[in-house]
Amino acid sequence: MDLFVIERYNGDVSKAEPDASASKSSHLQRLLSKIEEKKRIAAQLALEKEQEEKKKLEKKSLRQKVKAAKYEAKKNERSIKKPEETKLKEKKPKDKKGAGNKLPNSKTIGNFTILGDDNLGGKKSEVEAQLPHWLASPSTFSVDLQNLTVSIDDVPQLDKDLIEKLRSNKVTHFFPVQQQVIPALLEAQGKPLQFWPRDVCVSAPTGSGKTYAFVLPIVQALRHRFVRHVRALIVLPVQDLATQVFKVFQEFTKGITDLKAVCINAKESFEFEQSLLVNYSEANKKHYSCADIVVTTPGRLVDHLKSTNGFSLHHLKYLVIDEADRVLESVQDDWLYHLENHLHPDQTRRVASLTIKDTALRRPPPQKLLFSATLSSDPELLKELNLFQPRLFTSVVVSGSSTEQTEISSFVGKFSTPAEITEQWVLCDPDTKPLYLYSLISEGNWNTVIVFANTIESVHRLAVLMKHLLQDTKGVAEVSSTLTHIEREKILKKLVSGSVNVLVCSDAFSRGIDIPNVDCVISYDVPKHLKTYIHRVGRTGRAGRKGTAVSLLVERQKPKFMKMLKDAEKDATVKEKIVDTSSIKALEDVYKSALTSLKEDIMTEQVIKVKNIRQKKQFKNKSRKVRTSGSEPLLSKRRGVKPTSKVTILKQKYARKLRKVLSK
Ligand SMILES: Nc1ncnc2c1ncn2[C@@H]1O[C@H](COP(=O)(O)OP(=O)(O)OP(=O)(O)O)[C@@H](O)[C@H]1O
Repeated sequence: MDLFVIERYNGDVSKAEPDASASKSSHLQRLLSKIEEKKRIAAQLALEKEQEEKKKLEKKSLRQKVKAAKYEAKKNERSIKKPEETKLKEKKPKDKKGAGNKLPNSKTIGNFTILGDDNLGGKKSEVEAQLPHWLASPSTFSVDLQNLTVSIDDVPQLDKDLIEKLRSNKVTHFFPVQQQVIPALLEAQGKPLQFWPRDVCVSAPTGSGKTYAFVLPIVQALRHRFVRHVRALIVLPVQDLATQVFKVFQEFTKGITDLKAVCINAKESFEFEQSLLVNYSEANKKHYSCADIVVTTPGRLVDHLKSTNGFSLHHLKYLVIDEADRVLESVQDDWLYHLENHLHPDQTRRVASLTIKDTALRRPPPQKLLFSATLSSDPELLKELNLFQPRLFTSVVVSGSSTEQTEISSFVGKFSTPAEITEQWVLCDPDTKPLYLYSLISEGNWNTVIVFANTIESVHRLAVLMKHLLQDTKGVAEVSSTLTHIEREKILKKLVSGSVNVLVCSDAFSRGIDIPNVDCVISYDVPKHLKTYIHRVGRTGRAGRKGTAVSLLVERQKPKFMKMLKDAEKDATVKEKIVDTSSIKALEDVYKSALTSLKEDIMTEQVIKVKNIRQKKQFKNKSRKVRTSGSEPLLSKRRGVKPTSKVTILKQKYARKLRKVLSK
């Protein structure tokens, strides 16, 4: 418009000649500034438009993210409803006040919005496990073994002779775990075939009577069978536990039922065990089962599944896994895989029938019963067992004040010890630690004490040292896996009878072993895991009796031990026991002389060991020579003298040499 005006008023400019050039330049200035102004406005508009575009894009991507998150949440919700599955869910950050439409954790610098959290090194949000419904909502029972309410006569499903047997074993009332589990198992087996029994997992403290909780219903349910087949299989982690449980089965079957229980744990030869399991009838050309109940260990079970002709588990009604968490950890010969393959050779596994006809044709699968004081709640591990609509019985109760989410996760891994046990810890000086043990044992008013050390070597050294220190007052013995099963049994019998008062052992004996009269358990070496601690401590305070458990620590072990107790929510109940250091100082001379004796003993043992190896080598060489010549037996035959066996000759020679070494 201005430009147009300039051309139209040319004539006026000539009239006012002197100001013409000045007004022209000022006009030009105005024009130029207007142009600048317009440019600035245009640039601002473009910038605003660009920002608007950007915001639109951000909003769009945010909408997409929210949509994706909603979809994920729905997916998680659906999968949580399915049993035996775990999902990990991150805790939602708390909604900050006044956050409005702003994204959580977003930051604005100028016109830019930084999305997400840039604090990579900061505290990570807590992750909580979400358990399947059956694990999250167990049937709980009390741990009180003092005020028992259910008499043995109050369970009508049990036959009179079984009740009489219980009474003869000084059992008058059922413990809480038995009160719950025995009727549940008997009820499940009483249903028609179409109703497959639900599998059962039981987590109850040590010494709370879990063994009777499966022995009694199994014997009751099987005692009226007609044809003998293996109908109950009990798997335990180690030989000694298998023997112990087998003895309980024998107690309740022998003399009062026709049932036959056998123990297959490599204590006897393989051939003998085969004869206990099956019998071959030449007349019928058929194998017959000789056992109704088989108590075994994972490795030995696989051996028989592979090599014993006619050993069949196709009529199995019960599969019990005692100390289940330990047995499941055992990868021994992949026992679970072999067992599953044997039980379901057609790979059908445990899938429920779809039609009535199908149901009638199929035999119900064995009911799986898992027992432990530290039962794994890891659904991944339990899934391997292919459990059928499992049900959990546990004594671990969570306080009612917690939210549903905390309840679900906090029952996991929280193992309890019997209330009758007084738990303590002692801080020791590492140089004189054995003296603390000596002082505890000699001053404590205990008749039977079990001492746990972490390795076989330290078990042996500690046992020898304690023998020297306690020689006049207490009988000391050691057990470890280096001894044979029979030797171990003998020592355990001595402990029960009272001729041995202090037993030093490794963790091979921390689980399941039931010695009723143990007054105190001492962990000379700190247990590495919470589960080990729970099982060690559980060797005392069994069946409602009182007990003491002491853990010896050196300063550097204290934080880890305390954390372990805190994880188990036991930090408030396990108290420090102060040992008088002046009494320890007074014992130092006795300790020094005991240490010298220990050194001598270990040296002698080394010498004997070396001699033993040499003897064995010589024996091998000689027997090779004798086999090739064969003169000695022939000569004696001719003379009519019974030949002395080569083993006897060598034994005599070895005994002579041993006597010489010992006399030195
Ligand atoms: N109802 C009862 N009354 C009295 N004593 C009982 C009763 N039930 C079991 N016992 C005794 O309690 C002791 C411990 O039982 P058991 O060995 O079954 O415990 P557990 O729960 O299996 O322990 P762990 O987890 O250490 O193996 C046994 O000596 C057993 O005879």
